[in-house]
Amino acid sequence: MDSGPPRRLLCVGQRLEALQAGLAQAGWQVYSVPDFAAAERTLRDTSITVGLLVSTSEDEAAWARAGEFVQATELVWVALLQRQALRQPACLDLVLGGLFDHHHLPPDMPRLLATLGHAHGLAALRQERRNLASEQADVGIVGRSPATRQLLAQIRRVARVDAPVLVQGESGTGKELAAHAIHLCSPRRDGPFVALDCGSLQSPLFPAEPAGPLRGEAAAGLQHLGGHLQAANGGTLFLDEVADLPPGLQIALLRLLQERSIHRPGSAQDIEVDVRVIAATHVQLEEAARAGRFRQDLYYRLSVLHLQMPPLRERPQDIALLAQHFYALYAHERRPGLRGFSRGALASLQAHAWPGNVRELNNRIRRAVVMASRRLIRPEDLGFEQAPSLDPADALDMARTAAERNAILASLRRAGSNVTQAARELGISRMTLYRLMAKHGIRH
Ligand SMILES: Nc1ncnc2c1ncn2[C@@H]1O[C@H](COP(=O)(O)OP(=O)(O)OP(=O)(O)O)[C@@H](O)[C@H]1O
Repeated sequence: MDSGPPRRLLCVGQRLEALQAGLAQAGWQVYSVPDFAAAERTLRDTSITVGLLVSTSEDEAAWARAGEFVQATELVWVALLQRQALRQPACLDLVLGGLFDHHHLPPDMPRLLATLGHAHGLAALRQERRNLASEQADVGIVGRSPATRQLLAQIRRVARVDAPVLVQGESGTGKELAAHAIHLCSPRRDGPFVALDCGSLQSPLFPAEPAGPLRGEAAAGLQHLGGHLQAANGGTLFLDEVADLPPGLQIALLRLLQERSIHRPGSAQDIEVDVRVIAATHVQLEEAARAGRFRQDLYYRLSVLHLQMPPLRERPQDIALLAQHFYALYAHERRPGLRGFSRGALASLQAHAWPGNVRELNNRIRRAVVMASRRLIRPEDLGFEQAPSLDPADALDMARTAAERNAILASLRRAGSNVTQAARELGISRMTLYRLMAKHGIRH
């Protein structure tokens, strides 16, 4: 079953009834137009990825115009033409340089349909590449593993609504980056993004339930929180490590969120603030709330929407890409002769468990570009012990095995141990997944 984008076809030129009927019968939605002006109008209103040029012309100028039009669009083009038209240089140029394929009139329908099917597949791939490039360029999140793609989709979804978000995940998984991405994708993108480390507000002076005005350090903490809230007006306030918020400030934050206004000392009037709050933590906040270490009411207030950051070990497909990203990022710090990663270094990156997640990867690459003394970065430049007897091919094998096991475990976890669903996500059959689970000693 074809589950890609709809099969829409822009048919420009002569209208052949048998052709139209054959295309419609094969499931194509055909937009038939007589000339390029009409084609341009149609493309303005409708998303179409495949074009079919139908022409009996042998006129050089007409083919030159066709060439210009084809080059100006992003469609994948196929032409149906008279064999003699290929004598025109402009037509030949178009066939060789601008078309996916060409067929001769009258059309051989089965062959033409097969070609159009391939053109549609190619167009879908191009679209996917464009989507991926624009997603990553927009928000700075590098990675193309299923887990990262799912995360990007969730970010776009939560960005559309204005409710608070709780971002949870191990340290260094990119929680702040994700919070910033939500801000960038939201209607608040032109407003400020203000980050506050809640750990910096810790003070032994905060009472659990402040009665009356706070004094000293505690008052300063409250003022600090209020100041950040005010600075984030019209935008997003990112509360990092929200579990570290002292109890007295937890209730103050709850009130600020409920009342959407702050009281400035010395001012008679409260100041209204319009802020979206995104909180992050590496602890299980729900558990902390149940155990009484965090206010339950504040937990519910902050966690209207959830985002769970996957640890790096569960998305091994992202490691090499992130490594290349950081390598490029520190280009200005590296020795001119450095040419990239050795096979051993790539294998050791892949085999490492990454307890410090992406931040650790970032730090190791930065260290390596400074420390590397050879043409290629070696495992020891990354701070990994070089296993002396390990052949690079064995190291690569070990890395592959580890990556395969991690990908299976992550997929099963995401699918709630549903093997059919995990197999679908991994793009393999259920039988293959069972075989791989047995190979890696993963029990169902
Ligand atoms: N997918 C990613 N693509 C590019 N850079 C990333 C990605 N994920 C994380 N980083 C980078 O890794 C570093 C750590 O990310 P970030 O500070 O967002 O993590 P965190 O989960 O908020 O960490 P902590 O819990 O320690 O505050 C940052 O430099 C960030 O830019």
